[in-house]
Amino acid sequence: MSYQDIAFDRRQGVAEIRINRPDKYNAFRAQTIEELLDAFKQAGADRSVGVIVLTGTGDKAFCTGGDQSSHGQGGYGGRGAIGLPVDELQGLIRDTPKPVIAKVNGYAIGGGNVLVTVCDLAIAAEHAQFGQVGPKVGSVDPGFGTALLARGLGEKRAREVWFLCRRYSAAQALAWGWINAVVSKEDLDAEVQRWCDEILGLSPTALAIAKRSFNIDTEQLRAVSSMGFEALALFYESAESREGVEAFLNKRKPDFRSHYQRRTP
Ligand SMILES: CC(C)(COP(=O)(O)OP(=O)(O)OC[C@H]1O[C@@H](n2cnc3c(N)ncnc32)[C@H](O)[C@@H]1OP(=O)(O)O)[C@@H](O)C(=O)NCCC(=O)NCCSC(=O)c1cc(O)c2ccccc2c1O
Repeated sequence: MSYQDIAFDRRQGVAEIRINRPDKYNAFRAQTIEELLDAFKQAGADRSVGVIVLTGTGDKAFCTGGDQSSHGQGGYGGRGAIGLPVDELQGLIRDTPKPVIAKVNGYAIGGGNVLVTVCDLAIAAEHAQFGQVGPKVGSVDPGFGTALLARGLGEKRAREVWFLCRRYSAAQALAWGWINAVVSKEDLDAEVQRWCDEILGLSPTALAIAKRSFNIDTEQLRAVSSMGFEALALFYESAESREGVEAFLNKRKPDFRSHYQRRTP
């Protein structure tokens, strides 16, 4: 597969997969997810690769989630319940029998932060910012994005992240156990390489077993996610959800309440 939206590089045991859409703050569209799936499958199957690094091009953004300019009526136009098989990607990152490190070089927002959440480890530059924006733009990641975040941060903090849609600094994310380390922007590549080198000196089989063992405890979230995506497909057809997308694209404040049509809860 030739790539338009990502870059994929394998060197001395490390596969680096980079979302390459800096003009969109590395937001993903359906094509991006297909390419990420292809690259993760290759990196996972390549015996010469011992660790995978996921990052974004430039120093503005790691990834800002779904590309709102490709979010049409009812979804994102690709495969799967919402036209964006991001649930497959999240599952693949977990299934890949090698440590996956998120190298967070800027904003990790929305689905970008969900990718950080499903990666095994996360190392951020000092200027990186983290957050979820779903309820601000008429969306939500019902599965790993909510419940797995709560496993890491604790219930109260994860609910704060989702219910207030604030942005959090790298220092705050480190203090909350959201990420593993923070370094200066200049040191980010070298620090990630140091972590990769340490991992490459360890037993790949032991690491694979450890990863699967960690995953077992939260594996039921995959089923929650696939059910949630079906609900989300219906939500995306609503005026309330469309209001979020249109408000973001038109750079205005959304008015969700006047589009809220649910019967009495
Ligand atoms: C990322 C920001 C916090 C940056 O804010 P800042 O004020 O610094 O800059 P701008 O807002 O002016 O943005 C600069 C520039 O980038 C464009 N941009 C940024 N993010 C996106 C995006 N996601 N899609 C398209 N374009 C984007 C922005 O329009 C500007 O372009 P100009 O041409 O005008 O210069 C801030 O941008 C921000 O909060 N962005 C929100 C991003 C967003 O809405 N993300 C999608 C959320 S939903 C989602 O990600 C999602 C992910 C999943 O994994 C799901 C899984 C399952 C179900 C649902 C999912 C889901 O909904």
